[in-house]
Parts: sequence; C-alpha cells; structure tokens
Amino acid sequence: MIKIKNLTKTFGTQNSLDNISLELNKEDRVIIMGQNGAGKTTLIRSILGQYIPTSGDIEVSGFNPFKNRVDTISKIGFVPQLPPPIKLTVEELINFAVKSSNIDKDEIVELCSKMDLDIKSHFRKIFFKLSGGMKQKLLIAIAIAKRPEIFIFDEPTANLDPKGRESFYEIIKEYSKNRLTIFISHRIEEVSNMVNRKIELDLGKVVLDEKI
Ligand SMILES: Nc1ncnc2c1ncn2[C@@H]1O[C@H](COP(=O)(O)OP(=O)(O)OP(=O)(O)O)[C@@H](O)[C@H]1O
Repeated sequence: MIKIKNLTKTFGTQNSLDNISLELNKEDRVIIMGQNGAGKTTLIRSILGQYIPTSGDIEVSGFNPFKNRVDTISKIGFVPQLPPPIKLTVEELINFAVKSSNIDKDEIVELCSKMDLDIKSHFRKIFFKLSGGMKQKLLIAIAIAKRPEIFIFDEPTANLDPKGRESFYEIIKEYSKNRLTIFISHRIEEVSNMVNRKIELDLGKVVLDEKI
C-alpha cells in the first residue's frame, strides 16, 4: 500500500524526516505519534505528494506521489487537521466531490447525519463559515464516502464534541475494514482501541514501530 524507503526531507539545513523506512499495509490501523515538530505532517505531506523527497522513495498504491499526484490522491481519503478555507458553498463543495471522486451525494448526507449534522440545512452556506466541528464532520463524511484504499486522519476529532467523536469512531470501525487507516494523533487513549500498530517519530526518525 505505502512503501517508504530511506526517505529524507530537508528544509534548509534541518532534516524534518531523517532516513525513514516504513511499509504500511491494508490491514494496518496505525497511530502516528510524536511531539510537536517530530515530522508527522511532513511525512503525511510527502505521502500526499505535496513535498518532493530530498532523497529516498515513496510508493502509494503503486504510484510515485509526487509524479502521479492525481492518481495518488484518488486512492486516499484525507482529513486535514485544519480545514482549508474553501470559498464554495457546502452544496457546491459536495457536488464537486461527487463529480471528481464518483461519490454518492446521499451517502455524504447520511454520514453527516450519523454525526448529528443535518448538512442539507446548511447547503447554501459558504463552507468556511461553518463551525469548526461542522467543517470537520463534512470533510470526514466526504473522505469516507469516497471509499478510498487508504484513510489518513490528521487529528480528526480535534473540533468534535464528545458525541461527535463517538460517532466518528463508530463509523470508522465499520469503514476501515480492509483499508489502511492512519491516524495522526496526540490523543493516544482515544484511538488506542481503534489501532493495531503504533509508530512514533522523534526529530524526523522512527523511534518506535510496534504492533499492538
Ligand atoms: N515547509 C516547511 N518549511 C520549513 N520547515 C518546515 C516546513 N514544514 C515543516 N518544517 C519543519 O520540519 C519540522 C517538522 O515539522 P512537522 O510539521 O512535520 O511536525 P509535526 O510532527 O507535524 O508537528 P505538530 O505536532 O506540531 O503538528 C519542524 O521543525 C518544522 O519547523
């Protein structure tokens, strides 16, 4: 699924990722941990093809993410830590996702409602005017409805209330079967019963990689 070999990413003189090798497979539910600045976001951005490696290789579902960005993204359902400031209305955003990723619109609405969000009543609102939690719920619903090979959730529950968190993990339990699922999270206790592998980064290196 994801093969990373001797990956180094340098900004200026600093190695944000320092010779990382990892293989992540479809049965893996992984938490990637590490202190602020450990390199988690740099790793995810490299997987998404947003950064060109300084050295080393990455392969995502057979694609080189930097060279085949569109193909790579098509395999991944990604929910960022900070929702982007999208200026489309909610319905325009959903329609765009439906068209570009062949998603079922009703499924997005249904997934939102499972997280107690009546998204239809917000269709005309500009996406960035939704509350933080609403944005996160909608992006989660879109990522899940895409039914990708790989899920990447970067602090997905940061803006969710306790009930929203509970429904998120209920939904993920169902949809993460046979899909590589990666959580970047500082809330280890929250995801501990969702994951079967723990990876810890420190100063750009993998300092822990264990199955649990
Ligand atoms: N675009 C960039 N330009 C320069 N330095 C960067 C860039 N992106 C990341 N870095 C540096 O790389 C290091 C790792 O940052 P990264 O954002 O990957 O950490 P992180 O583990 O995601 O941290 P956090 O938990 O705070 O989100 C930091 O020292 C950061 O300053």
